[in-house]
Amino acid sequence: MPPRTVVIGVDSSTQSTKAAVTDTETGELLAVGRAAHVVNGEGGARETDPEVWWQALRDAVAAGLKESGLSASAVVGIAVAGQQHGLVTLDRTGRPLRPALLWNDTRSAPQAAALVAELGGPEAWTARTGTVPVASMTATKWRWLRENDPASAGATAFVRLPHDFLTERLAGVAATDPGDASGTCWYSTATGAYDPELLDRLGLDTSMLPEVAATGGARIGSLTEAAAGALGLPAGIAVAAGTGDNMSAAVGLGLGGAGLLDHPVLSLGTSGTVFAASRTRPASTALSGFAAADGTYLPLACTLNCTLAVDKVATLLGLHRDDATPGGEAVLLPYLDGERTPDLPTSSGLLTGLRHDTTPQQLLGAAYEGAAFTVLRALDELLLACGLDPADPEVAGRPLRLVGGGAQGRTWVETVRRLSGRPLLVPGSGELVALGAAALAASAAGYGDPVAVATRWNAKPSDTDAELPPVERDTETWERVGSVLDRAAEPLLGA
Ligand SMILES: Nc1ncnc2c1ncn2[C@@H]1O[C@H](COP(=O)(O)OP(=O)(O)O)[C@@H](O)[C@H]1O
Ligand SMILES: O=C(CO)[C@@H](O)[C@H](O)COP(=O)(O)O
Repeated sequence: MPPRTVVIGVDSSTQSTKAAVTDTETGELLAVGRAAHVVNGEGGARETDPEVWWQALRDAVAAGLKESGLSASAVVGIAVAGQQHGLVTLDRTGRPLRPALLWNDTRSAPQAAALVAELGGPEAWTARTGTVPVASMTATKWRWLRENDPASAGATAFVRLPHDFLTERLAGVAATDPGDASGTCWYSTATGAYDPELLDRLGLDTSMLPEVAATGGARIGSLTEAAAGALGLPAGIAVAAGTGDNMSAAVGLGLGGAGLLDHPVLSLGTSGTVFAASRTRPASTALSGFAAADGTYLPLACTLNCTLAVDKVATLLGLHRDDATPGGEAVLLPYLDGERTPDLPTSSGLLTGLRHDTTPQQLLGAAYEGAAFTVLRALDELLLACGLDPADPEVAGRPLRLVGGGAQGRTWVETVRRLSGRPLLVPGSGELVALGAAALAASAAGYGDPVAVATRWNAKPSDTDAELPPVERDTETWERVGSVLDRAAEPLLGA
């Protein structure tokens, strides 16, 4: 039998890095190494030193390889999928000039509003880039930096996204992919290239930006001697362009390209995201019209407050995260970080409907309901914007794929099931982003199209995949939470 070969798929997300050591033939996750990140910032600020990500990548790869028991010589490729949108600014030598501004840093909300107005409104941005700038988008962060930290902006030789920064450390090549590039708001999903007029408006130049590879699975180079030494891997193995974390989860699920389309996905992590792979370019101001890793489309909506916000409420109440019961009359909108969907960047959390008999367990349940409602309503808006009626029984009956750390949690699964009334598919592998990155790495190492690779890997259902039939939708809670959000948005939440 030929010796086993593996690829390493890296998920560098907000809270941690995971490195999945994956069998190239079967897709089996042989081991997952992990290392935590530090996120700093008060008020609307959220920053991480990019060197923390690099160190975490090294630690996670070392831990994964050790746990797998394999020799480093078995590794034939590596790819990074990263949290989207973050602004990394580098000097001429490739050293970060300051901590990166993260996707959930809301300080650039005024710059987002100004950019929308300058181009003549949201529709102009949708037509041009696919996406209307909100505080998460990289373009707004770059403008914020120029206005608020001109010394760093002035010293910036190169601008990168989190995954580009790490890929460059691996291969010594400045490269990105259509998926992550589409979250900058200076890349056009209509032309598949950077938009020169927008770059001009922002005071950027293509020489400051990475080349956009055709797909996230393209081999953009080889692991350099320096990176090989730092990671304990063989020099010369394939390095893929990589992509954004949501795009990578889509690849890991086998969505897009020649694979399944229009299957909605809900990711429960620091962010709550909903997305569906599509061959048609979405043109709606109600969603982010991102590209997929292969340049097709990944319409997506994202909330800022999901698992981290609910865990915070559990901590405040002194409860375990699964001690929750349904919220009863209590409504809790856990917008602790401000919110992006709906666009309420200066909002904070809101609690209403308290009674003498309200229990701590109900308050925690209300936090789950508030977070789940927000992302599920975004799913309905996303479906509508894609021309699908969420109330149509055929559309409502399509299983919702549940991924991200929260999908491993009983209360998350029950809350989403009850509020959506949809059948759920919870893949046994909790690490879809890392698995997608592994498929990109395998593609770069010569194993073919990444979606086809992931589809082949997923062909054998795992014992741990869960298919949950629909339960009756809890419309009473749905309407109660929706009515509080609609009435409170303007006076209380800063809309
Ligand atoms: N068993 C579990 N039950 C509920 N939540 C979980 C469980 N395991 C992890 N999580 C949640 O998953 C989150 C991390 O998910 P992940 O998708 O890795 O996040 P990110 O990509 O944002 O770093 C944590 O905030 C944690 O609350
Ligand atoms: O901003 C978005 C999507 O547009 C987020 O989904 C980030 O990509 C961060 O993801 P997680 O750390 O929550 O996985």
